[in-house]
Amino acid sequence: MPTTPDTSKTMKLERYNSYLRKLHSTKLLNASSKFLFRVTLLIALVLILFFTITYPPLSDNSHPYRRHQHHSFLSTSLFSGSSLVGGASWEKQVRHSSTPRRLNGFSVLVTGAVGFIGSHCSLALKKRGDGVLGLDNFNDYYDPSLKRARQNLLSKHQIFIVEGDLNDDALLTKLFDVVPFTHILHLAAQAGVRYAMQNPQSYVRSNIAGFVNLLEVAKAANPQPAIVWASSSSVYGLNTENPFSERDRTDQPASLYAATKKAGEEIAHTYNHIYGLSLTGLRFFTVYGPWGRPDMAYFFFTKDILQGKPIDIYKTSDQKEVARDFTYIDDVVKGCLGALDTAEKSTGSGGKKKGPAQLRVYNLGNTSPVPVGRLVSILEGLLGTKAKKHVITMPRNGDVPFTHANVTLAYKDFGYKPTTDLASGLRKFVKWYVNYFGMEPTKSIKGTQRADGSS
Ligand SMILES: O=C(O)[C@H]1O[C@H](OP(=O)(O)OP(=O)(O)OC[C@H]2O[C@@H](n3ccc(=O)[nH]c3=O)[C@H](O)[C@@H]2O)[C@H](O)[C@@H](O)[C@@H]1O
Repeated sequence: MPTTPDTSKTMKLERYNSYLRKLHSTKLLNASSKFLFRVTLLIALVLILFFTITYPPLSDNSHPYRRHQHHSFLSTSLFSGSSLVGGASWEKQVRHSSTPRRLNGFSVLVTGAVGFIGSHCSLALKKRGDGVLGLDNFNDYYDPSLKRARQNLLSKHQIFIVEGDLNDDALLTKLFDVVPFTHILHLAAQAGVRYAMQNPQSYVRSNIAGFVNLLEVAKAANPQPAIVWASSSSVYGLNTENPFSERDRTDQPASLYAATKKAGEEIAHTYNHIYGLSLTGLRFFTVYGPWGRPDMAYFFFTKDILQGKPIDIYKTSDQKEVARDFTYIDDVVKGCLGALDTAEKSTGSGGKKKGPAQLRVYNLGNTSPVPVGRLVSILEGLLGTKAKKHVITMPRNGDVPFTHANVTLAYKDFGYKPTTDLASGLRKFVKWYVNYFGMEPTKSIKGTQRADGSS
């Protein structure tokens, strides 16, 4: 009988060898995985360090920073402030300022809140119990100290201003993360008709890129806010119909400023159409009053007359007087609030349209144009001083010869009815002016002016 060879020793040996092989390979594996682990850890640490330095977290209070440091090409010239954004106390201020104090009150993000119209609207909204959060970049198009003074006034009424730019999408997104705004009153813009020839890019950055950025954030927000925003009477450009109606043509802008505002109206149409954003554009007609803009004629005429400097009064090339439908700030504020009150909700959410949404455009003017010469006569009377007048032909600078609003539509939809004539409005402006700049009121402008603009 063949004997079965005794394999038990060889098998043991083989098992032992395979055990050694496994042990060896496990050690190798352990060694290599340790190495890999360390390398990965190192890379991760380097990456974390890189991103922490480059993109500090918004909510990290221990890293206060200028909001705009890492942002795009747009940021450099647009940011002027040094807002410290993020952190629990910042969020608390943002929430507190935005919280309405009346039943069914609004929570409104006001852009350009320390601007002329923005500051007046913010106060009016807050006074009636709405929540208001301001956003402003405090740029130096005109003296930022006036903007700081308006900010002080707003802060006395518990309105918090976030210092930042429309083009800062991270900041805007953060604001919408913190507050479910019901409305945006978008008044931030590069204003002024003639300055567009000196600095055209600033108009593109604010009035087009900035507006698109705001709409992008608004469209993605949940809930989407309703938006009321500042267009301009300048969109009527070379329109010859009189008075200007919203149905008139607006495809002949005379300045780049007007062209960017007109572009805004077209962009509004697009965002309404694609995303269901509720959008209302307000065409303001040469708004003036206390806390006004120093770049506007009524303001610098006042300054120049008081300082005995000459002023240029434009006439058209066919020797006609140039006229404007000057509109008093309080009337415009009522129009802005009326537009907000009648704005329907946006229909989309999270960037998706759910149904058709409201799209509106309104004239907000005074309905009675006044020649610039007459404006100067009123100022002379109020200031008790004769102006040194240079009547010259209007340079080709983007100005239009006249403006005149038909406001039937705004009256029909939200009862807009201007009630302040130019003489009464300028009287209030001059009172504010002499008080603000610390001058002695002349006989004709006697009376005191409180800091909030009321007499
Ligand atoms: O309502 C509007 O759409 C626009 O109103 C104003 O623009 P404008 O009407 O040109 O206001 P001012 O710059 O204050 O000029 C008022 C009038 O004074 C005239 N003017 C201006 C400057 C000057 O040295 N002399 C002069 O006669 C202008 O031609 C104009 O008729 C604002 O500056 C714009 O931001 C706004 O969009």
